[in-house]
Amino acid sequence: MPGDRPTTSETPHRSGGLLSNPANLGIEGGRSVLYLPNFITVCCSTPRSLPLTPTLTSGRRRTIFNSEVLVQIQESPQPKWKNLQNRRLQIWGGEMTAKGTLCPAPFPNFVTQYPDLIARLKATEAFEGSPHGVPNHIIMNEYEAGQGIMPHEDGPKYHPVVATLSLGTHCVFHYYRYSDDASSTTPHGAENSGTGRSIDRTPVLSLLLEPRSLVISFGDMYTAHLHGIEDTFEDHIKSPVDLGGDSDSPANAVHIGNWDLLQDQKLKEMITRGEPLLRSTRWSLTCRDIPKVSTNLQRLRGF
Ligand SMILES: O=C(O)CCC(=O)C(=O)O
Ligand SMILES: [Fe+2]
Repeated sequence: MPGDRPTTSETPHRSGGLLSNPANLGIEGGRSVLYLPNFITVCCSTPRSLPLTPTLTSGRRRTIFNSEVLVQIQESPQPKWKNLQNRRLQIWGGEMTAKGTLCPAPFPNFVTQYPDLIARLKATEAFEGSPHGVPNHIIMNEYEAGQGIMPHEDGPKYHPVVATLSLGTHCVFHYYRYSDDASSTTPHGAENSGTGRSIDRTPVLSLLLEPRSLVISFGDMYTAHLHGIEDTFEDHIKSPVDLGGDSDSPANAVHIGNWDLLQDQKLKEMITRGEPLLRSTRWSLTCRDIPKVSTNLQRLRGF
């Protein structure tokens, strides 16, 4: 079972780069997760020709900040999208076969040039122990308000480090543990993972992912935990003043482990005032390294 695999993921190297900044390492509980706010700045991600202010467009397009990546995503033609039941996505860097081999394809220019996302991810040193030293595969998920992703593991076909860039609206990202590895039943307060193992419904860690932030999961948070996003239209976050338990927060208010790292003053003020955070469209770029990559020769031979 994935959670029983030995932890081959090596803690991202922390001697330099972005991860050397102690301010980046302040996730509560010392979990194997790094949260980097403003990984892409509005300034760097906004071509001069585009307005800095949010624009309102029609249809699936929503009020968002303009960035080159978002413009390109929104302009991409229908055939680039895969439609799933509760969201749609694009795959960049090539398709992975059922056996976990990447048939490589070039990344779109806008993720390698403006901004150079791959170089920035390399600079974090999170992928130093990975076979290619950088991600070679990106899944770009699009979530409308009310959409999420069920608790799941990313699995052993990837090198066990995943970096996710959030664009558009915020989201609340939960990490879960299996409730009883030995049990095949689903105890109270747990749900089944679809793999026969039960999941404890109370997250071990929840993070508020701000727009343009990067979250990196590694170590046992990759190999032995699950992650997911609830399919909700609004998120209620506990403000630090609530933490004594003496508050008016709704019962479903979430305690987040990265309050001290948050940079978005507007979001923080809303949370402090006890206001829910309304979701809009969010795009996430989930960046990973697939160790096995097919060569042209293998491809010609059909593997
Ligand atoms: O959208 C996210 O932040 C998570 C996506 C994810 O977990 C995945 O693509 O495996
Ligand atoms: Fe995932």
